[in-house]
Amino acid sequence: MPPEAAPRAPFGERLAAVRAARGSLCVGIDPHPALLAAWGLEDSPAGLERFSLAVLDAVGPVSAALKPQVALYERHGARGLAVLETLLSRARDAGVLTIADAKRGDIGSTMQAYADAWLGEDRPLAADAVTLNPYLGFESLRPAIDLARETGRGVFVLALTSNAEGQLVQHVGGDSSVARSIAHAAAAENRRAGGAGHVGLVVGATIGDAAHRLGLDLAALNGPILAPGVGAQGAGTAELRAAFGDALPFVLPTSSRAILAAGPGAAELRAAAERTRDELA
Ligand SMILES: O=c1ccn([C@@H]2O[C@H](COP(=O)(O)O)[C@@H](O)[C@H]2O)c(=O)[nH]1
Repeated sequence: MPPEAAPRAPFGERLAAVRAARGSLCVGIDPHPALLAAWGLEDSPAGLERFSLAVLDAVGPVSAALKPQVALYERHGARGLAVLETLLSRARDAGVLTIADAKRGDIGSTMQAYADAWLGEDRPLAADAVTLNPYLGFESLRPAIDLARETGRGVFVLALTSNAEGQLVQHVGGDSSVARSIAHAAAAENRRAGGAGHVGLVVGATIGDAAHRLGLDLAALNGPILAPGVGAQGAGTAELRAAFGDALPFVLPTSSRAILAAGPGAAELRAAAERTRDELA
């Protein structure tokens, strides 16, 4: 009989350890056709694989986590998803945390299948964490929230997204806004579960008054905040400070295109990630 694998430490603890060692920058892997072309690669599964593994090798060791954008693998069909499986498994072997940016959300019975796919033990697409869309209600995400806790993984629930259109849904309603209800539900979940917090939020670095808008002392969330919008969408140090203030220690600033554009050279790619990380630190 093969020996049983040791249980995984909770996601919050694993993330805290890697942030202490490598800093807080999360680098997005977004293999857009234009980036593949700029790297001299074909817009094909083979090009996708070379791109993805090059980013893993160059940037994984200096990042808190890598965040593959699932849509950019899905556009290559089954072979694209096979590349994503390879990337996730190589990252696991290299001790690099992954956040699958899949933005899943559905009724509970279907949500159970999404939870299994992205967070289930021994599933080919299992990452360390997945992004979730709470538009069907925070509680509809229950299967993923519970499975993440059971397997030492995490979830990041969209609260205030970085795009301007999101405001018309998420910001409306003042004290009763959708964003506030999501943030409070996530904090309550982490309180109930105890420990290092496996339920994080997605809050755009571009949302100037994010902490205020969420109506929550973000330290009370007791979970990580994934903050996309750095670089190509215009946010930098000043925007992060404005959005999060005292809550910055909980934030994982996230950047994709602005860093990926430095490739394909491994040294240039790593230098771009380190520069971004150090500027934002
Ligand atoms: O609110 C959100 C949620 C997710 N994203 C994703 O992050 C990256 C951003 O890429 P950049 O090249 O750094 O702009 C991308 O995959 C988005 O889908 C986001 O931007 N905003």
